[in-house]
Amino acid sequence: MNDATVVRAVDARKAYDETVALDGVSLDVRAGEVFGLIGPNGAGKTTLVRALTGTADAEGTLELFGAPARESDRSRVGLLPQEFGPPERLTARELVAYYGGLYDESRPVDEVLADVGLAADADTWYEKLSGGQKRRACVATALVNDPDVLFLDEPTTGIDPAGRRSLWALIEELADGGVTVFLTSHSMAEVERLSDRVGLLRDGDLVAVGTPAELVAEHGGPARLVVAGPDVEAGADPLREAGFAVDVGADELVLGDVAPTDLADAVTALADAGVTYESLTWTEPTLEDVYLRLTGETFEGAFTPGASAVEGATGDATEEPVGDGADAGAAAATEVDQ
Ligand SMILES: Nc1ncnc2c1ncn2[C@@H]1O[C@H](COP(=O)(O)OP(=O)(O)OP(=O)(O)O)[C@@H](O)[C@H]1O
Repeated sequence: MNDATVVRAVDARKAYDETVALDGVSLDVRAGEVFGLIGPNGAGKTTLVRALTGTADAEGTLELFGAPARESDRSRVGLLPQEFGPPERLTARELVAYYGGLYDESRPVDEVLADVGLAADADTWYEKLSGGQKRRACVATALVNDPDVLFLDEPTTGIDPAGRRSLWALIEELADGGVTVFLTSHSMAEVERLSDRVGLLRDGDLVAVGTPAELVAEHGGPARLVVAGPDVEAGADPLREAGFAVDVGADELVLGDVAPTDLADAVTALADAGVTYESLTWTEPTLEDVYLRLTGETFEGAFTPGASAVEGATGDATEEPVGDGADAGAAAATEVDQ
């Protein structure tokens, strides 16, 4: 990564009649950086991608490589739109070759197909590919011109876990090679893993930007200890008296703001309160907690550990309200032996 700004928006605005899709968004993305854009449905992510790639008009400054996005050198830009409907009666190879033919120079088609895991299906008609394979073929069309900046609008939607991981590895490889990546996704695991910095868009407004670690530290809320078992509820009051912030869920207690150094005290307090439990799970906040807090979104089964510490909504990082947060949650959750 170097300091050259590749992608720039200054006060980007876009409205569709009464709907404000972008409400003055400003951001810079540097060369070789992976920038992840998250936000609820309708937050304006696709609109921003379209404005930044010059595929839709917007007010404000929108630049690629220091030039207005609409006038940027197309051969340096790769775009995977959120919705992409290529001709169905082309094989994967023909499709990628077609897109390659739009540029003066392009990468060997079979190499690109191999990159996205479609080498074995190169001669299959697009219409006969599975949903995930279609998405991979579309990713290939965005890579065939060997772009310096790559916009990926929800690239892994419909791709199976193994394919998703290989696409993540490919994106990491591209970024290591100096390609700037602008990614939108509803998978917090994807964004947390890939992004150097993350921006959260809400109602057309960029409400937070930072590295995943910065965002989690600032907005993720406290670590918590989940005590599970059919009879744990009775421990709620004694644990509160012992100084813990406690929320009660179905067959579980959630102790908020429990640092690793507090774990022994928590176990002692549980024993003193006579609580019988089946498992203890210590969970650090993740990007998904940041998302839920800053968007105010919630989901069935979510509750607010240490209610005083929570402004918006939060929940168990192992649930799946916004994509496959299970991965992120699993990475952060630590089982504690009883
Ligand atoms: N062509 C259009 N005409 C009218 N309204 C539009 C159009 N495109 C987008 N919008 C509106 O602009 C807002 C932002 O939409 P956008 O597609 O950018 O959101 P998004 O964050 O990408 O959502 P998602 O996560 O569902 O893909 C929404 O309210 C949407 O309904």
